[in-house]
Amino acid sequence: MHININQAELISICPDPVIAINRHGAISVFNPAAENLLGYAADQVIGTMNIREIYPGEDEARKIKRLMMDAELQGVGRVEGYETYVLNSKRERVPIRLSAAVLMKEGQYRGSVGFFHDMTRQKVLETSLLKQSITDELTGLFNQRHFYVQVAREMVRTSRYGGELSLVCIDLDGFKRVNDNLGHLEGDQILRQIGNILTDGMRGSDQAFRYGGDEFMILLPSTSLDEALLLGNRVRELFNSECVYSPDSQSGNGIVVSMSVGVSNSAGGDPVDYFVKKADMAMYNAKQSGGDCVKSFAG
Ligand SMILES: Nc1nc2c(ncn2[C@@H]2O[C@H](COP(=O)(O)OP(=O)(O)OP(=O)(O)O)[C@@H](O)[C@H]2O)c(=O)[nH]1
Repeated sequence: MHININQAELISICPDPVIAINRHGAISVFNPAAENLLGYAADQVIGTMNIREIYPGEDEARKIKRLMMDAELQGVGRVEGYETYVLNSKRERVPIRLSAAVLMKEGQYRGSVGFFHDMTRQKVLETSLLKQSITDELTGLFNQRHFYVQVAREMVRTSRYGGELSLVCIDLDGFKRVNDNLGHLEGDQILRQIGNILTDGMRGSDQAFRYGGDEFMILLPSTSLDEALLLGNRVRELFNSECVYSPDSQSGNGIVVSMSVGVSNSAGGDPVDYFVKKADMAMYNAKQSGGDCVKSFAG
């Protein structure tokens, strides 16, 4: 079937933004989808604006041209699926995926034409999926997977730049009885409450994680063992003042939940597992001492 449509119409109805430039970078084609993406009218940009003004910097515009042209970079006169940003008329960054081809005439470079696929929705989705993959759904804290990534990162940072890294390990005492006697929903409510306590009581650089079940970790960069002990104790006291089943409250139904807290410390360079194990052993020591207390790892 032959469709009778000219090139200008084709470009005009193309749902992807199409921008063509001459060999100096001056914009010569700017279709309606490009107007939507960037917030300029075609007659504001055609012949007056240079493509460099749309990219976040001159370097980026140059890089894209090099990718298309440079044989050493496998440039074959086009670039496909290149992810970058453009700046709209409000100078906001808009994520795009660019496919572009050079325009040659009689062996001479005459400019290029690019399809600027809007990636805003995908980026929002990616960010939300990434957040989901590192977040514990019930408490809103980071999860165990993210914990190990962050401990390794902070361990390297500490050994490189100096200072101390501390870790607070928290395990609930008597939590099973809540589930067994009052049901899982009540148990969940306590875990959520701990999520709030750990989120509200932290410095910007501190990070709280739900390690699993009723166990939590707080990673404290640039923090001494004594400071970490103080923080662990503050969290324990906050829990006791807020939780209706804590030793300090009078719930009257005989169910008591408290926190066993262990603290460890490192100057960086330790194996991650050893650092975590030290905090875990200190927590176990707190539990063996009757719970509702804070201990540090001696050694
Ligand atoms: N409600 C609820 N309970 C959970 C969740 N994850 C784990 N648990 C429960 O947490 C409890 C953990 O058991 P234990 O470690 O024996 O808890 P505990 O009674 O505090 O005992 P100790 O740690 O020895 O002091 C079990 O009852 C699990 O079912 C959760 O997401 N929600």
